[in-house]
Amino acid sequence: MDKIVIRGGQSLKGRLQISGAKNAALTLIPAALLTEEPLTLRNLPRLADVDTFGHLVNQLGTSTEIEGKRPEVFGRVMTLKAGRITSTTAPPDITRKMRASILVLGPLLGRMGEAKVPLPGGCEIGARPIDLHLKAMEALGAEIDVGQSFVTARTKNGLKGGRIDFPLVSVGATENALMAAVLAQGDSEIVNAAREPEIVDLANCLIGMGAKIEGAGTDTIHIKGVPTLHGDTYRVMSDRIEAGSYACAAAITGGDVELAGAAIEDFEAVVDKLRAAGVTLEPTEDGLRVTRDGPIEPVDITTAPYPDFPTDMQAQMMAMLTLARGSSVLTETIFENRYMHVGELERMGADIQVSGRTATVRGVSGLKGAAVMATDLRASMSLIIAGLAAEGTTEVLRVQHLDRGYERLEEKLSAVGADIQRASGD
Ligand SMILES: CC(=O)N[C@H]1[C@@H](OP(=O)(O)OP(=O)(O)OC[C@H]2O[C@@H](n3ccc(=O)[nH]c3=O)[C@H](O)[C@@H]2O)O[C@H](CO)[C@@H](O)[C@@H]1O
Ligand SMILES: C=C(OP(=O)(O)O)C(=O)O
Repeated sequence: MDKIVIRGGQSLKGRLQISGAKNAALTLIPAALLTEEPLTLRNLPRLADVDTFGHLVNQLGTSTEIEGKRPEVFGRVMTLKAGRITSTTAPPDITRKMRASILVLGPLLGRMGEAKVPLPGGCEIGARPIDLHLKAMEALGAEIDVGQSFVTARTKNGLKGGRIDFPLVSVGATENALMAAVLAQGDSEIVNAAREPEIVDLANCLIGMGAKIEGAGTDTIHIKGVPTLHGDTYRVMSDRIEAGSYACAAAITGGDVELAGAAIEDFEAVVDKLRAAGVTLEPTEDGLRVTRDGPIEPVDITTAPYPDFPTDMQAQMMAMLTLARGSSVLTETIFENRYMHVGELERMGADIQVSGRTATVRGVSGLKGAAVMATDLRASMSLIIAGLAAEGTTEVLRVQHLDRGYERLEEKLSAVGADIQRASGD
């Protein structure tokens, strides 16, 4: 299996293109199941997860055509056409690769009135149950049967509009509820909805396909069901987590990088914490310029649903704060096991103490390269960030995690001066 090898110490300088958002792509692809007409998605990131989701919808009868295979261009255009759904059962060999595959549940139920989806199980960062997804489908009239390995959902005569009141904020359950409700008969209301920009992106795409939705981006979403949706062309939003990750990379190396295509308004909580840490971020015509001249200042961070600080940026900020001049306290409130990077950062010389949901990061004067390995996507990125600033060589093993969520990471970082390459390894 490949690994990433970094010789640290280079200050990053130049322009780095931000790709389309993984987490938006993973809800826009299943949205194509809602219509028999083609949905064309532009600015789709080239990622393993996007390919996996493409294969999943292929198995359900959706054709996928890709334009823009030119390797020098980031992103691509994919046209998905679910002319006829040939199966309402999602195959476990594909769904087990990706938790987001639960997002076929709402569209299949909405369009076909039935769906059989494998139970996704937990993953490295937490148990991640799907009870809220199922409750949302029940609120729209579905009958749910949870078996040993599959969830079967059925309706008598299609979904009916209803009130979905979430006891806690879930991005995925909000997306499933929204995709199910757009084709339900009558009006629906989603209360305590997630407000993430990816929810707004999904709603905008669905509206372009003829859905009637109001309030996406607030905690209450109103949907008027329509009998059918039509095709459209939609541009996937820019990846706020990728942008935040590269901002941390630029900052830890004392660099000067323009993040082209970054949408500063989508990650203000991250921008605020970076500024508090002594990083300068200035909007440019085309994105955001990130520089750091002075020391990294310690900051305290608590993760929470949008618009607060995203859990998907906790590991990368922690990596940067290992070199702060003082102690930072990080509190993870979304996932119960999201400190998998701590032990690996410590191998590189970081000083971090975890107690329950809280990690205290005492800044050190330098990091040292090491062979490290992470078991999830953002943890892996935190090791890349640490490796860029470390003295000597860092090898990040298990590169498949990075390939899930960072489009051609080593190319992007080399282009701004990092000494980084992919090599074959164990
Ligand atoms: C593909 C995608 O968009 N993934 C993102 C999405 O994941 P995902 O949609 O899985 O995350 P959720 O917002 O659903 O999870 C938030 C919390 O709710 C819990 N929960 C969730 C559903 C449920 O039915 N029951 C339940 O208890 C989860 O275990 C977690 O503790 O939002 C997370 C939180 O911002 C991000 O870290 C992920 O990158
Ligand atoms: C946790 C993440 O993704 P997923 O929900 O796809 O596992 C992530 O993007 O950091």
